[in-house]
Amino acid sequence: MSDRHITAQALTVEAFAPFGTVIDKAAVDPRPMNAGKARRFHDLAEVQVRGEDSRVVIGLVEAQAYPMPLSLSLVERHPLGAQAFVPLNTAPFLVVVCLDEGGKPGRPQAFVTAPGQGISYAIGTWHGVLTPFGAPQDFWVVDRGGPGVNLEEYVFDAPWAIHLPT
Ligand SMILES: NC(=O)N[C@@H](O)C(=O)O
Ligand code: NI
Repeated sequence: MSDRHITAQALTVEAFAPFGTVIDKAAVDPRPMNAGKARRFHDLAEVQVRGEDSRVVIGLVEAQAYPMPLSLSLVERHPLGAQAFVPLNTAPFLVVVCLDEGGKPGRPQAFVTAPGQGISYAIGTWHGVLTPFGAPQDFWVVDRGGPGVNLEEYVFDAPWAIHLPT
């Protein structure tokens, strides 16, 4: 494939570690709670926030599906807080991230989640916007609320074509 074509890989904890956290209950041993009537998969991810009057907020996103291969022209980052997305169903979704190279995003890296997995971008991680494919998908979003500018966008000189794994 040409240099502007990228094939997504299966999401792994190790590969995603430079960018944030994979949210997956399989990563922890559950703790019993409520006299054994429930069990808790504790501390799956941390949502760090920065800045005066910062709050951690929970929202719900109803996201439309994107055609594949994805034409990626823009990535963004949140300098004041992490951002976590957890799907309300078990459909996979596409996650695109970039290392920072002198204040600009480097070559995108793409991952496809396993059923039920979510992700949390670490503070300041370059990422594509939330990208379901195949069908609309709803997500919980946990990120930073409060004053200040928490969004920086970068438009690439040319689009990248992000392909699902074959
Ligand atoms: N804007 C917003 O809440 N979502 C984006 O940050 C995104 O990562 O999709
Ligand atoms: Ni974001």
